[in-house]
Amino acid sequence: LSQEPSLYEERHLRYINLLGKGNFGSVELCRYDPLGDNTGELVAVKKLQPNKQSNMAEFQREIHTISSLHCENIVKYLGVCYSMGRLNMSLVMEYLPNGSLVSYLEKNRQNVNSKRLLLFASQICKGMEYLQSMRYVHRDLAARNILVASETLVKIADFGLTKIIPFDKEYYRVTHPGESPIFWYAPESITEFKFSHKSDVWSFGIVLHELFSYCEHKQNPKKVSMIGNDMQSPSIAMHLVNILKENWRLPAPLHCPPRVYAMMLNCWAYNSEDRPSFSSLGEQIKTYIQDDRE
Ligand SMILES: C[C@H](Nc1nc(-c2c[nH]c3ncc(Cl)cc23)ncc1F)C(=O)NCC(F)(F)F
Repeated sequence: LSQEPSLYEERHLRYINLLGKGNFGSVELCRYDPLGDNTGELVAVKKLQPNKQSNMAEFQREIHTISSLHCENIVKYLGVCYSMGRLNMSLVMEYLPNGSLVSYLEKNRQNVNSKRLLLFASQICKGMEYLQSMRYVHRDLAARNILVASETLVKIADFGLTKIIPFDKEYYRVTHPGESPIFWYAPESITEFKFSHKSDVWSFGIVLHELFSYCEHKQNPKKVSMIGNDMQSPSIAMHLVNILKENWRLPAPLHCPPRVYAMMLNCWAYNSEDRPSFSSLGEQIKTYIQDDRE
């Protein structure tokens, strides 16, 4: 197979439709069609919102991040496309037609059993283990940011908030409140804006809950109640941290195997150092897949 060009010419990128809005850019489905005969490949193109120069530096960091990642459980970087001279640039990635885990689980709920949910969970673990080995914290791990490549393969996507942990520290501290809904945030990320591999593990626990509730909002009392009022308001954030301190946690999803719920609770240990690592979670899930009776 020919090596993909890492430089895409704008004139050959044919817009098809908008796929969705990310942290500070939107992702469009395009066909890269240099021959002009519709035989070109479909690609997902992330564009920076125009005139948000401040984000240009962030966007270039995102491009640098994703272009350095080579893992089957991470969405593939294909290249960049410059427009308006070099003023604007877009990130070109592989296009996965099945879309995000949220839409896939809602649509295919009937024929996805717990064995397959565990397979997806183990692949997300693999991707996160790889990310950790590169000293990256994702900071926005959620089912909405997982893509479905096939019925037996999922990939982590959207590295807009990903940061590198400094070599002399165990965490990354941001200077402002987080951008993504606090529902996925570990307590220390809400109260101290601290992000680490262990806060990614907390978010992984939430993703496990999303998987085993097939991303149904009805099953996530906290998520539903937060949709109404302003999700990022400090009072909501402090309320959430307080009930977490009093050991409230999300209830087990319907029909969720008890040992999977136990794993979620381990990821939601209030103190970050009490949470498991992605490698131990991966091992645990692997044994569950082997002896899964379903
Ligand atoms: C902002 C963009 N939103 C969306 N993307 C896609 C999508 C389908 N197929 C895709 N193939 C490659 C990419 Cl990069 C995205 C899509 N579908 C619906 C969306 F709302 C996004 O990146 N979301 C994160 C994640 F990719 F994990 F879904």
